[in-house]
Amino acid sequence: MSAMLAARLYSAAIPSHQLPSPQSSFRLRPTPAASSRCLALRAAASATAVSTKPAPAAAPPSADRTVVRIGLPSKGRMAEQTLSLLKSCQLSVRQLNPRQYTADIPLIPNLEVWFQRPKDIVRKLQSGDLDLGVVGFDTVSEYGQANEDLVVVHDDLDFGQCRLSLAVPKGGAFENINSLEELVKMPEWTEERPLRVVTGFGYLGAKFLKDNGFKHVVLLSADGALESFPPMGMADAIVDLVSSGTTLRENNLKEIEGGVVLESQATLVASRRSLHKREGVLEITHELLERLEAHLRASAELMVTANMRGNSAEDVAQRVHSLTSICGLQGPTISPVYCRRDGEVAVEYYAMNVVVPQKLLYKAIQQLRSIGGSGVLVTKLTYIFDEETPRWRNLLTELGL
Ligand SMILES: Nc1ncnc2c1ncn2[C@@H]1O[C@H](COP(=O)(O)OP(=O)(O)OP(=O)(O)O)[C@@H](O)[C@H]1O
Ligand SMILES: O=P(O)(O)OC[C@H]1O[C@H](OP(=O)(O)OP(=O)(O)O)[C@H](O)[C@@H]1O
Ligand SMILES: [Mg+2]
Repeated sequence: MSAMLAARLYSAAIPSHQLPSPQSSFRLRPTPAASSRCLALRAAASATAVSTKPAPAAAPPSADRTVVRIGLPSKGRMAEQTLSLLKSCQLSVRQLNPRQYTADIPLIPNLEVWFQRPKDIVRKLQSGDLDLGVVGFDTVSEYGQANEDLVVVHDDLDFGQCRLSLAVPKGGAFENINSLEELVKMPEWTEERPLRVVTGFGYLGAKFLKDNGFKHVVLLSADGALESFPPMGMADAIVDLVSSGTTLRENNLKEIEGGVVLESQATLVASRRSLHKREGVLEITHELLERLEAHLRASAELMVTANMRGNSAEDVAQRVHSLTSICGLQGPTISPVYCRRDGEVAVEYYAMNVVVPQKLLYKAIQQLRSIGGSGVLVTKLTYIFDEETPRWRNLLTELGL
């Protein structure tokens, strides 16, 4: 038996629990005993052993630091979109030298920007070297390992959408395997010849396999090009990020029912200790949250202005309220349009402003026309500030404030 296959599934029990999902979970749920990890993780591509030690407990924020620090991805696919999101919120990042790892945001003087690799952002939040960070939920979950100190402040930054998913070859022994249940039950996997799963997500991958009852399985570790492992005969399955699905398809791999480990997108994460203890962190988090929410909300909506024929503003309002695709934030704003008729000022039209979800725009225009709308103008919205953002309220509750 090869050394690689000698790695075994250890049966130390971890009580099953749900993985956090961006939509349902605000806090990263703690793992009861991260150290009793169930699967041995071996480095597949090199001989280096991979440590599966639990994440260290959060260190207290360094007392002598007075400035607040946020970590942003230094490279990779999240870097550019993070900067562009911040710019859309009027929070342009000023980096004097592209080779420097620090920058600032002129609008928030007490905030220092540190460009870091995504996994290091999570590590440095836990060590107390960063207070805030923008990073994918997959990275927070993998490197945060359910550490209580990490608080997901905004779980829906609307970029970096992907899922961590288990995939197997389309053909061969897997031809008729279309679900996780079928994969677990395959008679091919034995103690001598376990299912070999390669991943860059040792923590989440091991937990997923354990929670789903895999017995004869070995988890191998590699950093990139994981999709090449099964065709090369170096692994049977992979657990990796999938977005468009092109890489899987091009390598004759398929996802299976029940095989999604985690849904992910970019998140704003904070250190709980920093929020409680470091001066300025809570205020800066509030401002970031307000600006992000206002921008993200506005980008999903459009302002529609239409001239409506009608006898009165109320008459127009009644007709507008009968439409399903037009609701507005509170309701439409309606004002008379004063035109000149035979030397007299007359009101025949009413101008109506209403905020409409982008995806309902065409339907809204059709409906407006059906109730006497003409001359419809559509404009983009820059920000929508609500009285209070629900996420801020959630954060305060989470912090017991
Ligand atoms: N195909 C994808 N589509 C959308 N988002 C993705 C995709 N792949 C990865 N991501 C998101 O982008 C994040 C960063 O991925 P990227 O490959 O740029 O960096 P990384 O591999 O984590 O960093 P490093 O290469 O320094 O280890 C991932 O953690 C994930 O949240
Ligand atoms: O579903 P798709 O849209 O095809 O995207 C999925 C691919 O994207 C990521 O790889 P990345 O490009 O980061 O390269 P890497 O594997 O070398 O990190 C991920 O690891 C997949 O390989
Ligand atoms: Mg990568």
